[in-house]
Amino acid sequence: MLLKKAYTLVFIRTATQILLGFKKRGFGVNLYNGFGGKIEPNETIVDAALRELKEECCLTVRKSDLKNVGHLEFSFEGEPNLMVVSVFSSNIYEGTPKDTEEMSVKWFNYSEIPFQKMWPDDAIWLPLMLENKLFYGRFHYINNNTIGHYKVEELKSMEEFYAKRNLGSVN
Ligand SMILES: Nc1nc2c([nH]c(=O)n2[C@H]2C[C@H](O)[C@@H](COP(=O)(O)OP(=O)(O)OP(=O)(O)O)O2)c(=O)[nH]1
Repeated sequence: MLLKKAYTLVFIRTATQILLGFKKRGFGVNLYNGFGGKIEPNETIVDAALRELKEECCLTVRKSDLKNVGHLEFSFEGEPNLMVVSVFSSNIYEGTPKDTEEMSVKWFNYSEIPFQKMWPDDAIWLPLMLENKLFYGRFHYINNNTIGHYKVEELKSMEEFYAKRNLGSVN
C-alpha cells in the first residue's frame, strides 16, 4: 500500500510563453518546473497552490483565475510514497515574476521549452496542457532520471475524474 503525499504545481502562461522556475534546492534541484510544493495541514489544495506560487516567484493569482488542468501521480522504485500532484494553469496574474531563494524565473516560448532540463515525464503530459486539454498521468520511476512505466489519459472534466475516484475537490 502506497502512502499518498499531496503537492501542487502551477503554470503561468501567456498566449505564446510559459513561466518556469529553475529549482535551486531540494527535490527536483537543477530542473525547470512550474511553481508548487507540499500542501500544509488545514489548507485547501487551491490555497496551497496560490501560497507556493507567491513564495516561489512572487506572483498573485485570484482563486477564480486558477484552473485545475491535470492530476499526476508519481511513485519511485523501492519507496513507499505516492506523490499526488494537482496541476493548475493561469493566464491572469498580478505582479512581476521575481527570483526567490528557491527558484530563478524565466519565460520560455512554447517552441523552446527546455524539456531536457525538466522531469522526464513533463515531455509526455505538458504538451497536452499547452493544447488546453485536461489530463491524468501516472508515472513509476526506476530512479530519478528513468521512467519504468507510465500511462497518460486525456480527461473530459476534472470533477468527473475526481468523482469516479472518490477524491474531494481541489477547493
Ligand atoms: N513538472 C513536474 N513536477 C513535479 C514532478 N514531480 C514532482 O514532485 N513535481 C513537483 C510537485 C511540486 O510542485 C514540487 C515538489 O515539491 P517540493 O518538494 O519543492 O515542495 P516544497 O516546496 O513544499 O518543499 P520544501 O519547501 O520543503 O523544499 O515538484 C514531476 O515529475 N514533474
